[in-house]
Amino acid sequence: MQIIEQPHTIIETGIVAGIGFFDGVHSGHRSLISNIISTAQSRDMSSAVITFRNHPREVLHSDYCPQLINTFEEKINNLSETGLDYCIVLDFTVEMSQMSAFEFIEFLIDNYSLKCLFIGYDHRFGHNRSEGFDDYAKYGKILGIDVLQAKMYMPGEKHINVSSSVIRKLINEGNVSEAALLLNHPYALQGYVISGYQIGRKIGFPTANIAINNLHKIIPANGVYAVRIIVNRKYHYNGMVNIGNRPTVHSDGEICIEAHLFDFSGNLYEQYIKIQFIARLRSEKKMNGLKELTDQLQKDKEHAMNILLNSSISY
Ligand SMILES: Cc1cc2nc3c(=O)[nH]c(=O)nc-3n(C[C@H](O)[C@H](O)[C@H](O)COP(=O)(O)O)c2cc1C
Ligand SMILES: Nc1ncnc2c1ncn2[C@@H]1O[C@H](COP(=O)(O)OP(=O)(O)O)[C@@H](O)[C@H]1O
Repeated sequence: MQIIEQPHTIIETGIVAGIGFFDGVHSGHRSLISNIISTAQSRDMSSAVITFRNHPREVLHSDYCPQLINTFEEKINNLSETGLDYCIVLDFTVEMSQMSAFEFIEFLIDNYSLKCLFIGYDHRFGHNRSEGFDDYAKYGKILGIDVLQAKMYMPGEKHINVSSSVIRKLINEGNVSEAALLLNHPYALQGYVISGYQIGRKIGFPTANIAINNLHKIIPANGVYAVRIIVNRKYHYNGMVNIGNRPTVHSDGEICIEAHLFDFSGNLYEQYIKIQFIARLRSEKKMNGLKELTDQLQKDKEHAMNILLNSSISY
């Protein structure tokens, strides 16, 4: 997948594109993307998505800090797995927010060789988002391109509407296993290992404390999780993670994210680790001392191993 960040890019074949923020690149997004790819193939054109580097609401409201599933880099990585030819990245600006839907479609045609635009079933764009699909289709006719409506994607018997906001809520509540099903991959946090209070090693459960390097990432609800851990983008481990303020040993209220890797010993300080959340095990509890905490951690380890060995969620 080629990333296009500059306007005035001529793509000889013309492009069939979808437009959106694509937070999470979830199974609904992937269904839209496979429609884009097959339509592009049938028309001998290239496939693309048009997305934004920054969240549009952040530009319009400067004090708004959106909580998101993906960093920009994670989104690009996920999109590049889908088989798309191009990802067109726009920097959303105040001027762009003033464009009408007609002007915006015209801008895409003039700058990126747009020939066919897929629009999500509920997606709206253009100043004040006042128009709907029928208007976009009409503008497409005037401007000489096809505007097609993507169907709503509702997998399985549950008839859950897969959307980024549903998945964000699930992650927030700690329901990471349901989030992974809708995403088609586990939710992940990444960052460098920093030092903690060095109690973990004394109780037989050393924990790598992670500093998350992005303000926008959703932190799952406090609690204990079965996870997969990737060290330095290369070495994979099963493990468990605690998110919380460790009421048994500290009461400073600061939330920390700490991972215990199974079958690992060594030094992880300053290493880069990625945590993939597979399932929630329990809430964080205040124990009566370190012995009770250690016994509980042993049980958590067995519980986590059981889940991880039987999990069908892919990496
Ligand atoms: C899987 C897991 C579950 C944990 N559960 C709790 C808990 O329920 N209550 C609590 O106070 N601390 C809990 N902890 C945090 C421990 O108190 C913490 O790992 C220990 O104090 C070591 O901290 P350190 O890395 O700063 O040395 C848990 C840690 C892990 C890895
Ligand atoms: N199995 C393991 N899981 C997590 N960290 C481990 C493991 N084995 C060794 N370590 C190392 O031990 C450190 C954690 O030990 P701990 O006593 O909890 O110290 P800290 O309070 O600094 O996190 C980790 O940052 C890592 O360098």
